[in-house]
Amino acid sequence: MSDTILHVEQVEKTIQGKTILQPISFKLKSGRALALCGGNGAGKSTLIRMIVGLTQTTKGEITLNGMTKKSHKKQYVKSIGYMPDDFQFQSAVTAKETIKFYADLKGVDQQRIDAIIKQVGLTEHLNKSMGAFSKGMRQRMLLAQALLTNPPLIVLDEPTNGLDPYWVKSFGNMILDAKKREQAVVFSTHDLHVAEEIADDIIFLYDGKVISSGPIEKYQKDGLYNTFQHLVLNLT
Ligand SMILES: Nc1ncnc2c1ncn2[C@@H]1O[C@H](COP(=O)(O)OP(=O)(O)OP(=O)(O)O)[C@@H](O)[C@H]1O
Repeated sequence: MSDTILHVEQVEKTIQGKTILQPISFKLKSGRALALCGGNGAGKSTLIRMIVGLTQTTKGEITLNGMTKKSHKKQYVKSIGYMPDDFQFQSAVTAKETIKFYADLKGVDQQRIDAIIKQVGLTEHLNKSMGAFSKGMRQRMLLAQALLTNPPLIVLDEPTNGLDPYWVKSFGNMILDAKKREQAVVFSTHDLHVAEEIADDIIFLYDGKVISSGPIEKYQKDGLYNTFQHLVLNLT
């Protein structure tokens, strides 16, 4: 049985007196993927940004392998591969320079760069400037930098946003491989088919609240789409 890698304990976020995220708690084990599902403004990115340490929690604690961002800043950050939502690359910089920048930051060699770039299908595009990349290509570059070091925790904010069906499938396979390597994954998504394919645990958020959560098996009978529709209909 794998060990818990990520522990989110009574975490809450308030901004300017408004509660963005009500207390949430969960544990995630190595080799498992957790999907954060829910509508626009539900609080998924807010939770993700707290997990990766970009935003502070208002209350509660997040531990990664027993470390908090505060107690072990460098090691905590190094243990996470993070793919943000809506990232603006330097448009004049080439793809080659971009991935090299991340690789140097993370101490990764050329062989690993070549392998990950091949996996995300960008080998032929390395001499293009990032400004000439399509949305899907930018997403694949973001995914590449997040997976560069095989970190114990991968955190992805809307990873399949803008990917064509071929790359959605490839993305799914990359995450399934990461799970086999005992990496843990947290991702937010509006694509509930993707969640059904790769997630082991589900959290549905609505308006800053957890409205349902559990292992994927809990939702097998109705499917995630029907479950989400029913949950929202019962709330509105
Ligand atoms: N810096 C901020 N200041 C004020 N409100 C914020 C801030 N960041 C997020 N919010 C609010 O918090 C709520 C949750 O936003 P969040 O981005 O976490 O949602 P989300 O579930 O990721 O949504 P989406 O699916 O649309 O990306 C929204 O109502 C948003 O307006």
